[in-house]
Amino acid sequence: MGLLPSFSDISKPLPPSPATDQQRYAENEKKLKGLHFKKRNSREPPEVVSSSIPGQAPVRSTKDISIGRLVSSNVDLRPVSQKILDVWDDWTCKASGEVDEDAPFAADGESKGEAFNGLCLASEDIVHDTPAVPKPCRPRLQNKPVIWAKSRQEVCETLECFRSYQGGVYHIHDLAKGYLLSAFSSNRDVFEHNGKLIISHGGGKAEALHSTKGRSETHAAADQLEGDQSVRALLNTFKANRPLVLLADDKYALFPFDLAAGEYTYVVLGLYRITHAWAELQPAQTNIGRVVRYKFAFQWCEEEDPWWFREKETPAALASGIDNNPLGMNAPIELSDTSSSYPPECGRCQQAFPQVYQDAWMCLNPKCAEFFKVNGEERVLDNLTYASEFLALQPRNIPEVRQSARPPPPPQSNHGIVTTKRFSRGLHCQECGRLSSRYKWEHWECKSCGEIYEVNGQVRSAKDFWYQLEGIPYLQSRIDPRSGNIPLNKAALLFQPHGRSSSLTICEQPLLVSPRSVHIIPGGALINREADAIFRKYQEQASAGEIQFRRWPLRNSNRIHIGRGELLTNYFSQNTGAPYQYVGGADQTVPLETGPSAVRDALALIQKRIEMTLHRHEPFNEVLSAAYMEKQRMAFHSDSEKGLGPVVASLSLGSIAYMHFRLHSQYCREEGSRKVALSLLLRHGDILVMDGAGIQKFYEHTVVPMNFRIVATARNISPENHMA
Ligand SMILES: O=C(O)CCC(=O)C(=O)O
Repeated sequence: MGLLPSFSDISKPLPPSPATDQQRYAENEKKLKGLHFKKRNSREPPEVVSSSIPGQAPVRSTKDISIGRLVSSNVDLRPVSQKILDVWDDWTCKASGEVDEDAPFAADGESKGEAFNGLCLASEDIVHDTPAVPKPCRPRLQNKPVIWAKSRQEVCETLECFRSYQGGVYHIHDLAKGYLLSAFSSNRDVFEHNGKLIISHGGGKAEALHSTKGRSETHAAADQLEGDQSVRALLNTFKANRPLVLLADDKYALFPFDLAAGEYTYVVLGLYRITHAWAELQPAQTNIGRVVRYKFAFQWCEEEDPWWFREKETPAALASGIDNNPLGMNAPIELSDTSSSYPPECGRCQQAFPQVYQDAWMCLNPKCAEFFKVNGEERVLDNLTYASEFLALQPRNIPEVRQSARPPPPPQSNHGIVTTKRFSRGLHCQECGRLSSRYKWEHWECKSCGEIYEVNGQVRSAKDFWYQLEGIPYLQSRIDPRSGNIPLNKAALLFQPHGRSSSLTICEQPLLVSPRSVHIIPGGALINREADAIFRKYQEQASAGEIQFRRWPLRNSNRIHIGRGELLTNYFSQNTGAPYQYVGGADQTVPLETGPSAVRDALALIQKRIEMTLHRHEPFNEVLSAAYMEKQRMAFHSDSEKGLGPVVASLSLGSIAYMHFRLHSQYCREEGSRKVALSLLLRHGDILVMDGAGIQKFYEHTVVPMNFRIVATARNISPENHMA
């Protein structure tokens, strides 16, 4: 490891180690306990099956639109459709449990309430939240943090520099952007010079409690390697001399103030640079009794002093003589001596290292035979202390950064389009500093002080999304031969014209009792007039706040959420009619009779078209309307809540979406059978009917829109569910 660009003269005798901030902190703590404050002066593909029928404008050729004809879908080499098929593949893969970097949710939720809205985890393991550390008595903050949040989701949805729901290092393109200080502090982690110098162990692989499929296991600590993702990103950031943002949560024991007392679960400390990076040997309960851990020294690099020790002399405090600066935050800071010579090199590996530890100089290259040895003997000691020179701040021989850790204000609309990814980002409130997820459709609103930031968008037409269908056959479905549980010859694709409309019976599962079909009643340019009007009405009523589209908190988020605090659904929704438990509880439901007219119109259209095609009346009494901005989706779930009728039907509006079905885990006997079994394309105006309780009992589904989309899903919910 090439290390350390600048060091002071280590050939000088080392002065005795001064009291560290922790020691000073401990002393102060004693004083604080007795509240003896005194004023100080000092400043301290699968196989593709598809069919085509007439109707939708963008189909490519008359050949592709003959009624009822099955055509191969590998017809298109043009970019848009290719892109969509790629996305399909991507999502089929994601749906089957592969990595998504910033995924807050588990893939295996048993019900809608658990896996209602997210993505899949990188693995099936969920590392439990960091264990509680004994709480030292710390004073309350005197200044409000400049940037703070109550949940990890708020942090990840608002800050560009930290979008990791798992782990403490957020990196992108092999560079660390954000670093979260939390519990699990290790030996020689320090918070020095009032937080202008922070040393922390980075990169994971500590001993930890994991849960896999409900079983808890302790994973032993392992050596960190230079090539481990987080370590590598931090080392690259150090070598590139790039700033990164440090955050702390209320479990970070070295922060001198009690964050929890102010209900600040997460705070942004500010911008830092990595001034030193090195590996050390630490004792561990492993076979060989030690592990290699990487340490990083972060030095404050903003122009202003850290916000937590800017003095705030309130008149009341001055009058009472209470020390506003009980921790000696403004003490003059020693800088390291710049008249340094070069740090010594290891005789074996020829790499140069500063004297990090008081006791002795050591080679810090874990690949070298001399690593962590003094006179040929390994130093695996708990009680090594840092050399005082090493804890001095580096001189400001590099320009201080002018950038800020603050997130930008909410975006302005581009041609009236306000559903792009940027618009689903969170808000940093200029009034109170709180980060809030975008949880209301009609505007941004701070969850603490209620500050509102307007959104000025325009109504979008279904035609805006026609480009997505270029080259894609009119109806498209895909049955995965790898699914194992649905033999292809049994999974017949039946295309049946029904009067003016049509239904597509896609899935016949031989194991299940009837009825159990999924039908699509296709929309089309000629019959979509009603759907177009409903789409418009939905948008108008949503932006006027008449339809209260919200991202509701997940009820069972504790079981699946890795971060802390409330976890909101990934999409916006509103329930009308009978109460539906899994979305924000039943309290937010509005009656059908007096509810938004867009919802009533959608329900009427769904019922009318089922009557026309399936020749029966479905007595739906509930409609869940969902609105998706770009990149939002609904995770795997099944509509199996107690009291739900066997038929569930939805009207799709706006962008196309892919719907994937897979068997519930308990029905997957064969390896690999958990793969997506069936994928459907849902277009504007299409009505999807999941016909039969077996669909929900045996399968779960996910919906992945390709852009802005609204869906109205109708169900029949019996009164016993109202009481549940
Ligand atoms: O079509 C959609 O967007 C998802 C509808 C759905 O799965 C549901 O409401 O349960």
